[in-house]
Formats: sequence, structure tokens, C-alpha cells
Amino acid sequence: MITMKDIVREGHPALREKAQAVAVPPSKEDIELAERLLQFVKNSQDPALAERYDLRPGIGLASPQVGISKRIIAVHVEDENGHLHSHALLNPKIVSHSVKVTYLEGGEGCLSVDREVPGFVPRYEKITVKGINTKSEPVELKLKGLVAIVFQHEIDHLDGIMFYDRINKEQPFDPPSTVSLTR
Ligand SMILES: O=CN(O)CCNC(=O)c1cccc(Cl)c1Cl
Ligand code: NI
Repeated sequence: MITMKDIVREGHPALREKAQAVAVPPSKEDIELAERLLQFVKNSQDPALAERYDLRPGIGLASPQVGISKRIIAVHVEDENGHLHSHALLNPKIVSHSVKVTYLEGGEGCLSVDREVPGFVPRYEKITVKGINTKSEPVELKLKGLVAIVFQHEIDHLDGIMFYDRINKEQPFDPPSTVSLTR
């Protein structure tokens, strides 16, 4: 099982590389990695398991964070409406997005960043994501709210982008309007 010792921290090259797309149809190995990433995220949210294995809670995880530069992510999060979003996705891609930008009031955190980095992280309010699931089926997800933010945080990891790269250096708590996000 993945534990914190498997998670690479700032300075590891995989966090700043553009991850490689996985072959289609995905190999057993890539599917298994996707499932292991999702299992970690679920485990990290289970109080007993988190305590037993000393896991820092997370609502998503990307393959580069375990040092493997492949385009694979996992998200497991209950959103503001109480809906559970649980996905392990290969070759995820944002194919469209709102002009409107949003952000989390409390900022963002990252298991690969062993420090607080305060500030608002501009994210698209709505996104459409295409990818391949662990049954090798193509999926298209229309997302908004917290789950959309998490997907953007994870897909950024696949492009070597850390959440704090997006915080306004001069005015970290200046509410982002329709910031021109480079994407
Ligand atoms: O890449 C994934 N992680 O680093 C896991 C730890 N971070 C979080 O759970 C987290 C916390 C706040 C906002 C967002 Cl968007 C995320 Cl993702
Ligand atoms: Ni992260």
C-alpha cells in the first residue's frame, strides 16, 4: 500500500516534469497504479488507517507524487452538496472550462509540500475532463465546485505545476477575478 514514505517532496524532479501519457488501452500495471493512488486517498481519509499508518489526509493524488511521471490521477472527495466523487483516471485532460474563476477561501495544500503556503489559488469554476477509467473506458466528466478544484490541482501535477505557482505573489489574498490562467 502507498504510505507517506512513497510520497516525494519538493525538490524531486518528478514534481516539475511533464508526465508521460499512458499507452491506450492502459496496461495492467498502469491500471493497478491508478487503483493504488485512489486507495491511498481513501485510506488517508479513514481516521483509523490514517492514524495506524501515519497518513496525512488528502482529497486527491497524482502519479508524479509517488515519483512516477505518468499521467494518472485519483480523486476521492465529498463535495459541498454531500456528493461523493471517487475517480481514478488515466490521461485526464481538461477539454473545456468556464471563463469564471473561483478559489478556496482556505487556500490549498499538497502532500508534496511540507509547509503552509498561504494565498488564494485561482481555479476555473467549471471544467469538462476527458480521460480513461480503470475499466479502460473513455469518460467525460462535467465538474464544478470543490471536485473541479481538486481535479485542476491534480492535473497541474501532471504538468509540473504546484498550487503555489498560481498564487498572486504581490497580493496572495487578492480575490482572483477572471485571471488569465495560463493553460
Ligand atoms: O495533489 C494532491 N495532494 O497533494 C493531496 C493533498 N492536498 C489536498 O488534499 C488538497 C487540499 C486542499 C485543496 C486541494 Cl485542491 C487539495 Cl488537492
Ligand atoms: Ni498536491
